[in-house]
Amino acid sequence: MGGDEATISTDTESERSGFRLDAERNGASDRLAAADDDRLDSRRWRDDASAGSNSHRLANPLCFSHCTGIHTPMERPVTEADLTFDHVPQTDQSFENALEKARDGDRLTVDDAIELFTTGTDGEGIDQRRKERVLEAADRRRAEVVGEEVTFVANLNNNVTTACNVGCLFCNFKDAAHTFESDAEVETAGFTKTPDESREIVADAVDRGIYEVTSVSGLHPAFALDAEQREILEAHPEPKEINYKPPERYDTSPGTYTDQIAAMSVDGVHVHSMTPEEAYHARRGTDWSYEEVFRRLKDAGLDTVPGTAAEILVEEVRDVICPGKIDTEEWLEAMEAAANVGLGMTATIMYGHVENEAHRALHLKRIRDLQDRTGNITEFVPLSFVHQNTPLFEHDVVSSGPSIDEDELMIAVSRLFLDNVDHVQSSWVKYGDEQGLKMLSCGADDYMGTILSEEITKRAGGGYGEFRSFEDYVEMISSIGRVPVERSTDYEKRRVIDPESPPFGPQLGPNADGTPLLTEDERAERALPADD
Ligand SMILES: C[S@@+](CC[C@H](N)C(=O)[O-])C[C@H]1O[C@@H](n2cnc3c(N)ncnc32)[C@H](O)[C@@H]1O
Ligand SMILES: Nc1c(NC[C@H](O)[C@H](O)[C@H](O)CO)[nH]c(=O)[nH]c1=O
Ligand SMILES: N[C@@H](Cc1ccc(O)cc1)C(=O)O
Ligand code: SF4
Repeated sequence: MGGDEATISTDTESERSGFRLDAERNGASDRLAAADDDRLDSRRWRDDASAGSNSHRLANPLCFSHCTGIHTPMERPVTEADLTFDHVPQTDQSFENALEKARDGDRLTVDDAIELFTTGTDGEGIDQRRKERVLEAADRRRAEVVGEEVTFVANLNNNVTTACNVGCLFCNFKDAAHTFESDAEVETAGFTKTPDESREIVADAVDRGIYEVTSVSGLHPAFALDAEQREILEAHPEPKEINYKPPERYDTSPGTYTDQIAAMSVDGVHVHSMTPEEAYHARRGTDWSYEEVFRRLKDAGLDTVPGTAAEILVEEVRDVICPGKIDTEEWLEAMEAAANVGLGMTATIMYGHVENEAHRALHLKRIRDLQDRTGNITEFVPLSFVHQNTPLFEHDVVSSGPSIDEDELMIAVSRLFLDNVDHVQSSWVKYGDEQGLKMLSCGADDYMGTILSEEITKRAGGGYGEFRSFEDYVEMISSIGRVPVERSTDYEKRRVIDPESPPFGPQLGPNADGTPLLTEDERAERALPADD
């Protein structure tokens, strides 16, 4: 970060103080000053009555290209003060003690984790020899817990819509929701699928043999949980305040969440959808509990919940990178509710932006506590921040994502700290094949899924593609001397694959018959009439 002040806009001093007033009105300055991580107050921008109009954005030079049309108190320069955190990586523990505890399988404290993440707070930077010892301990633990199998799932990503006004500063998946409106002056760069369109895409992938569809989306203002929530939203006196606009305002309506889930439940395929943030959207304007929301979604066909939207579960970091998002308490409340109604779930961390090692350690503690309470988390997925096209990078708040050392230590410390979560995922979308494989010897044992399409990382500037075939998986996993295993989403069904017996295709999905998954190009080629 250069200079005294990293800005996310190029404004004048007077405009800045105008925004400070705005921020003060919303209580943001107090919140920024406080490091009270257990605060229940969430959704800071919902009660900003001036928010949400196009004229507001056009009149305001702070509104850069990512402007969502609804302003958060933090849409003002990010100052050095915002990045001066109360939680810092300092401990009374020593690296050697922490490593010994990890090797012995003792439950680690937050301070232990900080020592491991930093390879010792007694020195600057990463000590390569110490790092290798942490990775080795994690690899050994992985072998004890899950053995030599490397799992992966035959799945499809189907994102329903990119329309979103939450304004997370690490995200370039979103497109400002007003650009989707029928009378918008600009053509939207995003997409919205109707339930019928989702069904068609999923049906095609189910025929190809997938086991699971993962579906995460922007918070489209016209999205409602079901007809009953739609009625409540329609009757609201100030729909803008609760981020609702009727479907008629848009060229394409996403319909309701329950219709989308039901449409995607083709032939009993596993539906992995509805992050805590989306669940928040699905209950806005009502007094329904998260249990009620997840019960309705489960009845519609939801099987498990992706634990994204976690980012970093510490308020002083969320205040900088996603002030419009639900807070830590609410994220935990939604996850517990999903578990209470019997839904399995994953958990994530998105790291390598403004946070430090103390925040990463606190985040792991919150996940481990949640798992102690629920036991429903099947895997932990570290998501390495992809920085290139994001507001955080474009406005000089960060200069890059995490280093490879940080990536490796993230996987390793997750394995060592989360003694109650069996599986740690290495994401080839985030790390690429070579580093993704390396992670399988740093504590990870799951290698994600085939996904067939990818929008979140690609739009953020990632370049590792959108698809891996079973052939790719078998070749990669065998090359490091491990055992390739096709899994179900909950890891209950497993099929060990013999690398000597090609062809390799999915066999666990409802319509899977072992036929290899092909790339789009290969499929297009086969669909063409054969040349004589
Ligand atoms: C794009 S959102 C979609 C679902 C929903 N809107 C939500 O926020 O939960 C899903 C997750 O993608 C991850 N993500 C978004 N942008 C990213 C980036 N630039 N690098 C890494 N992960 C990112 C975040 O962890 C986020 O919670
Ligand atoms: N879908 C993405 C994942 N991971 C999800 C897994 O593929 C799978 O859905 C989960 O293991 C449940 O079975 N990770 C990414 O980094 N990016 C994705 O798009
Ligand atoms: N969609 C998230 C990743 C994700 C989705 C579902 C999961 O269960 C886990 C991770 C991303 O691309 O960053
Ligand atoms: S991370 Fe999710 S909630 Fe935040 S802006 Fe992106 S799509 Fe919207």
